[in-house]
Amino acid sequence: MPNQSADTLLQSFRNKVTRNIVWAGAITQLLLAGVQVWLVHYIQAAVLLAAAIVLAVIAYWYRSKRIPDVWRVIFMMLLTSICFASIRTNGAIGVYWAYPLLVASFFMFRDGFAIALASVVTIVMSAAALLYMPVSDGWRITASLLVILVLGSVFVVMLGRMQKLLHQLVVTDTLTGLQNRHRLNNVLSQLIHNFRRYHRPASLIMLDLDHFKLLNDKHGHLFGDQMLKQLAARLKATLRINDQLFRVGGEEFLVVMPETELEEAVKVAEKLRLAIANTPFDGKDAQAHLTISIGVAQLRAEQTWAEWINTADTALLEAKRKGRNQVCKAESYTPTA
Ligand SMILES: Nc1nc2c(ncn2[C@@H]2O[C@H](COP(=O)(O)OP(=O)(O)OP(=O)(O)O)[C@@H](O)[C@H]2O)c(=O)[nH]1
Repeated sequence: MPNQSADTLLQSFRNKVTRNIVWAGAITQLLLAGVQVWLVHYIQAAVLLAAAIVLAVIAYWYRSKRIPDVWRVIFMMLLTSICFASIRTNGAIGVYWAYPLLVASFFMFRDGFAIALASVVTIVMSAAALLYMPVSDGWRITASLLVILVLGSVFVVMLGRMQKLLHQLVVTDTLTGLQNRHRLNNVLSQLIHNFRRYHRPASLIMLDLDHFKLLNDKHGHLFGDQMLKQLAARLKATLRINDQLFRVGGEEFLVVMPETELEEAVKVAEKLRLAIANTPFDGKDAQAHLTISIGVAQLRAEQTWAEWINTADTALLEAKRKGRNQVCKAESYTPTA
């Protein structure tokens, strides 16, 4: 199971981009300090050297930590101010830095916030160009900055939509439309956190179709698929809104139940069992009587999510062993190791 969601990956990408920009800033300051030494401007050289050291320390400090948003905004505003000052002093030479700065804000921040910050950078840079450069140049620079702002904003919006879509595809089972096991890790970890911190109970229901192979062999795989879809819909319709249903294997499903003690979870499991066993399923060309076997486990102290799933799985095997179409509960905690 992947531990990192698409969101975390993008966040760590932004972090890396920011850190590399800080490194680039440190190296640039160092080079400029060298130029000042060559020009025999020792005070300016010392100031630039100090700035290079500060930036290098920040980049090193955050080599493994996430740079807080507020620091990234401050850093961006600092660069914008330096760029503004550079345009004021050096004219066109300072403008060259406005473009990478604008592009960087799209990489360093997300969605609307990136667009808002890029807009601020555009306004400040345009103001500098209009104030301190010939008017015709100032307008041209403003127009080109606006083009980059629009293109960058479109890029950020499309990236955000693509990210959502990809995330949806990764966590969704295409046949049933249920969540798959990729999101399970996060959901269970959260419940374990709530249990350890606030003593909130939680239970798992692990269920598996009985003799599904026989059904596939008799009616074909497509019929089996129809059954899985209908089964998922019926399970979902029977569950409460707070319970989350996952398809974790071919014909294996898992219900995650926050705020639920074992006995209450067993009642829900029994309700699910009856909902499946009592009403036949209608396929395209035939009807099928399905049954499910169920294992139920409440989260116990010090269990990891893998151990918790394992106890539910053991109870499910017990239900299969006892003859199927029944609910078994995990009475005691059995560690995996
Ligand atoms: N149609 C269909 N069948 C699937 C899918 N995923 C797994 N299966 C089938 O599910 C069957 C599972 O077989 P077994 O593990 O032997 O389990 P079973 O026949 O249900 O027997 P018990 O679990 O012991 O009651 C296999 O035939 C798989 O091919 C799927 O997405 N669609």
